Amino acid sequence: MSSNATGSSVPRAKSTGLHTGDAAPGCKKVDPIIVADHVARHFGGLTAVDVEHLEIPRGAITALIGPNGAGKTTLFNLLCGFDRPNTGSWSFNGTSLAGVPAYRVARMGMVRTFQLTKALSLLTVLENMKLGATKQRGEHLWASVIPALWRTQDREIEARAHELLARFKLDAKAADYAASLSGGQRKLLEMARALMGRPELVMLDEPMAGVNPALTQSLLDHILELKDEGMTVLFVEHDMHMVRHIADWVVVMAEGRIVAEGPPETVMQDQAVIDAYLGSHQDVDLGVVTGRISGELGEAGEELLEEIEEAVEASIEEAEEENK
Ligand SMILES: Nc1ncnc2c1ncn2[C@@H]1O[C@H](COP(=O)(O)OP(=O)(O)OP(=O)(O)O)[C@@H](O)[C@H]1O
Repeated sequence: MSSNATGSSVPRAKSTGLHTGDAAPGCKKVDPIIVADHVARHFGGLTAVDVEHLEIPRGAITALIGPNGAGKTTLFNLLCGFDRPNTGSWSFNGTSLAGVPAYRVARMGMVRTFQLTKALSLLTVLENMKLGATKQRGEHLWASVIPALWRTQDREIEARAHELLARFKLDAKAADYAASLSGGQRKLLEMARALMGRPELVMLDEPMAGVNPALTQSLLDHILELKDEGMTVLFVEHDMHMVRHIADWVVVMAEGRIVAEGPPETVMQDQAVIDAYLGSHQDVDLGVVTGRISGELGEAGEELLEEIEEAVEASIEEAEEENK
């Protein structure tokens, strides 16, 4: 069962058995919803993303982590059609997404959240929700000329918006400007808006950023609920606490590449490991350090290994103190 250290109201089992073979970068998944091959994105001379092979498991919560500038956001944008790679192929549910624009990707069931921009803050909460509606029948010519169909559709969209706002406890705010929401409420609105089109895969961009501790639990629960409902979740996050507690699978990026993959308890053997890795040792292959990948450790690797051992010892001592 998942740890209840976060005070989670309903403890859930982590999804396991997601991969086949060793949990190594690019490993195969039993039932992948996204498959990417040789996806590279260059900005001038800089290679922001260079992913040889990546599969995202269906029906699970996957965290994409890595130091600043690792290429997480760029990969996110490439996968959902907001940016185009220089090379590579990638698919969703077995359908190639090369050249498919973001709005069509969203209609296919793969939706990402957006931070509320200034312009969207000037709309009401309900208007923001309506903007999240996809697959609108009114967009088809035959439907757009029949007002009755428009009206039915509008009513359906509004009903769905109210249902979601109630679920995210934002119903009392429906008529307020989005600008008046707190940081945490904005995150809830971003998630609620993404659900308007009943997606199969929800991509969350730093869902915990700017959220005050009072709303943290509620946000975590909402994300776990998405999985309960059969959705796949992929999120980029710097908050390791969140990654540890809700992710079933963790993908670590550094310098555009996937450098580690696996369940959180093996990839993030210790908070200190990740802190050290994401800190001053970006040039060291974590896989080599942890012994999962054979290779030369090098001086920086030796240093990191020492730091890890010290940190692990310190955390054991800390745990012993706590348990006294
Ligand atoms: N539009 C762009 N033009 C030029 N360089 C870019 C562009 N977008 C991203 N980059 C560069 O690509 C690299 C990867 O950036 P990206 O934002 O994807 O990293 P990230 O892992 O999401 O970082 P963070 O955690 O800080 O958000 C960085 O060096 C960044 O400066």
